[in-house]
Amino acid sequence: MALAQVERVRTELTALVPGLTVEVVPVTTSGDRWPGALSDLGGKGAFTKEVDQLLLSGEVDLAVHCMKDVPGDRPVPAGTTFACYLERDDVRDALIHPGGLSLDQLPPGTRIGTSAVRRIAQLSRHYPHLTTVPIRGNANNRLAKLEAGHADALLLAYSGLERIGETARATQILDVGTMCPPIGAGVLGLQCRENDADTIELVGRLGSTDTWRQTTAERMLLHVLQGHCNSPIAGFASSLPDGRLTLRAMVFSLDGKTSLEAEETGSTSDPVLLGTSVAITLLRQGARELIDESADQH
Ligand SMILES: NCc1[nH]cc(CCC(=O)O)c1CC(=O)O
Repeated sequence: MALAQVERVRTELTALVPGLTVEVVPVTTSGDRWPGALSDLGGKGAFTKEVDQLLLSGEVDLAVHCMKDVPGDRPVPAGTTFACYLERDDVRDALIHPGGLSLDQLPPGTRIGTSAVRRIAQLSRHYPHLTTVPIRGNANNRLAKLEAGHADALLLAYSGLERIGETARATQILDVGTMCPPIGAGVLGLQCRENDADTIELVGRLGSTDTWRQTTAERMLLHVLQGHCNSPIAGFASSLPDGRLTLRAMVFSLDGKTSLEAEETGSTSDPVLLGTSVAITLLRQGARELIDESADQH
């Protein structure tokens, strides 16, 4: 998936500047290597730490990140900045069931492979008769584990399936009412060194203004909520035809029995205010307690 993402950036960059040479430097992060629960890795940034180092040391000039994996509760690493966010891909999750069934059709006890508390909580909320089994690894590995019988079905980001050319495996695309997406779903961010004005200017031209606004609102929400590693927080912003921005967000208990929800619409020009406002509405409803409880249990 990561290599497909980098290829997209290379294609878009060379379309902009014909003849530009782009050298790809693959990096394996601790999040990729670690087979267990991400919360046991002791902190956030499991998919970004090693890449930040290469960027800061000058070994690479540009990093491509899934914004979903970039910690949102603190500023981006000192000395780096996101030059832009690319046009957003699909934000929804997909079900992959080898028998071709949808969630509504799955028999009680069906084991869904996922380690994400956001997915576990929402599945328990809407489909309490289904069970989940932990599964980690990149999307290709998870599909292999499904085939090997580690789970009966999988939940994966549809955009991830698109990037690895496996959309044919999806048996259902879940609407955002059933499975609220994570902050930054389907968004690729281009990270540069803060003092590298030339690269920032060049790659910044690949950015989408709508994605910038949406992602800024979503990440501000996460920042104000101060989630823990893998907190059961979901939310996504969408741009309305009149240009305004809507942000809908949810916080769950791990068992999905308690859920808080807020949705607000704000002016296009102030996504930070919208993210903050929705976060405060959730905090007033008790989001702090839910987030902290989940961290203790996890
Ligand atoms: N944590 C892994 C990860 N990081 C980003 C995506 C999906 C693509 C995206 O939303 O950008 C995935 C896989 C998944 O959740 O199925």
